[in-house]
Amino acid sequence: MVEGLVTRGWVCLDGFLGETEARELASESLEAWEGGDFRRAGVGRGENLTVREDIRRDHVLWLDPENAGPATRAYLDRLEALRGAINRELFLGLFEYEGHFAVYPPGAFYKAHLDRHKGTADRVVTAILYLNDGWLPEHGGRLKIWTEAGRQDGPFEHVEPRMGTLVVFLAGDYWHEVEMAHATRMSVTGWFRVRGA
Ligand SMILES: O=C(O)CCC(=O)C(=O)O
Ligand SMILES: [Fe+2]
Repeated sequence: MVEGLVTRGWVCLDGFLGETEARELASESLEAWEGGDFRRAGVGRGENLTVREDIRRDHVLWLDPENAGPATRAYLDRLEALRGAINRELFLGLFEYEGHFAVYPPGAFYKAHLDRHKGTADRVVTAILYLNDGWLPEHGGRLKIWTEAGRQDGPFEHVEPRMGTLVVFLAGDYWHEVEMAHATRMSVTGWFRVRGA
């Protein structure tokens, strides 16, 4: 995985989480979703955070390590190991992870973007884990990622949001979008950050 990041800048790994672990994490997300804990996702941050239905229509719930269920905690532990491995190989100095559950109801999408807020560089690596059992091509909701750093044109690949699949890429370099979902699409999206950049 780390080698893929070094050589290509992005990686997709099927089965990063085993079936059981992934299913448990999906249930924790579903329970929170059904309990009404999610909020409409915004664009920008701080005072500039606004809901923009023309850009993204997902709903999110930020992970809170203090109040997380066991499967969420186990996933956070794995990410912590991944953070260490990336730092050892890439000397990136990633110091923390922030992430959220995301739900894309039918009709939701997220237009092409980079994962970096205007004027900031603190989000260095993006990691997205998909939590959808039995996802079919007709459910849409693919991740489209342009595979040349900095380019929002040219070659791209598609990733189906299947249970346990993890995608990792350099947050400021790879343009990506979520194509419209036609079934409820669940994931955990997060970022490894450096301090104060
Ligand atoms: O869920 C995905 O495939 C991508 C989500 C995304 O790009 C984001 O939340 O920034
Ligand atoms: Fe993104």
